Amino acid sequence: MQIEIRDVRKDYGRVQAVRGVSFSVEEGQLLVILGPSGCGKTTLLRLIAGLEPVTSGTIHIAGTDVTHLPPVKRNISMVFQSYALFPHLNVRENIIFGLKVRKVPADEIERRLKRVVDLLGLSGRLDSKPGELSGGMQQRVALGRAIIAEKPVTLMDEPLSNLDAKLRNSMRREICSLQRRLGITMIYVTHDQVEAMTMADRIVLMRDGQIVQDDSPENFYERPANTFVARFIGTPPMNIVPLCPTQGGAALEPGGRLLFPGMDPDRYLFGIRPENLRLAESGQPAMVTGREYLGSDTFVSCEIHGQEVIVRTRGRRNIREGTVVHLTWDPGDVNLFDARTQERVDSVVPARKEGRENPAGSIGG
Ligand SMILES: Nc1ncnc2c1ncn2[C@@H]1O[C@H](COP(=O)(O)OP(=O)(O)OP(=O)(O)O)[C@@H](O)[C@H]1O
Repeated sequence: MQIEIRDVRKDYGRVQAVRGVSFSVEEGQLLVILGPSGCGKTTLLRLIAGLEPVTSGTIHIAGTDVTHLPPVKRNISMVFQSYALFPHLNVRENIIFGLKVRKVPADEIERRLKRVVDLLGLSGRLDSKPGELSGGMQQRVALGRAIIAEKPVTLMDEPLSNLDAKLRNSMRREICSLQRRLGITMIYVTHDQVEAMTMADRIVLMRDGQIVQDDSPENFYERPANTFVARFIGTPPMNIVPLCPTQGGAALEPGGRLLFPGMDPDRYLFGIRPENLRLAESGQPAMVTGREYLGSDTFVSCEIHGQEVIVRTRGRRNIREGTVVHLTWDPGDVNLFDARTQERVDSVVPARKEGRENPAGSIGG
């Protein structure tokens, strides 16, 4: 195990920024810490880096207890959102700055510099000052400075958030491929779920200073731990509707009851991803309330007894508002949540069965 965080807490006066967090990262793994603004991601990364002291808990890196060691003794490199380049130094000087401070021999510095410059495509720009470079180039210099340190662990805090969408995509791929090629153990902080889903071997999702789920991207998407995760991951998010709303008189019950016999419908919320709902000849009736055409897909909004659900269909769909359609789904794609605790309930969800249609086809009918 390369990094092990055990019951780490951080209080700033009365603010509990990190409230008892434990997780570990294997060697060569890319772990993404994801969560909304203010959930404690940056604080946690700064604790791991040694830029802030922990209130309690322990941090081990490569088997050594580093909890009370200063940053330089933790054997890590870091990349920040701001790049933190020296404006008066050129690209070459920025990249090798740390090595010079550490008095690495000149021929060793040249050897490493050549490798990093080749990796990142920075040759030809070595004499430029940061101010003369585009955002993407500056980010590469910041990456270069982290890579040249040849530390086994790299920490990154929202390193792509200053870049435009296109550049962000290509830099994201570049970071992943470098991380894999060099076998770096990486912790990457972001609030962007797409970044997390596409880059991570594993995601730790935080909320209010605590871990909500620690899992593979696949499980985050298919088996979210609770409704918060289900709504945080996926665009548009998972449809979550009462299985049998009592007040409004609506009832999503036949699908639910047939799929999960014997359960109390008031206690559960029914969750399904937009792409797992299908428009069919028969099934759950729903009224079309709107449509969003994106080229490759159309998101069709429907209403079932006052509850909105979104159906993702391929290509263009010209369905008018007010049309009554029928929806079907595979039972294995359904997630059920406890209506009170909002946690996903496992025991009543049947095993995923490929190709089996919802036999009910008449929710609330
Ligand atoms: N130096 C500090 N002094 C006091 N409170 C702080 C300090 N740093 C962070 N906090 C508080 O700790 C909580 C977590 O902040 P943190 O910056 O770690 O969240 P975050 O998830 O990284 O958010 P963002 O994505 O907006 O940066 C917030 O309530 C924040 O106000």
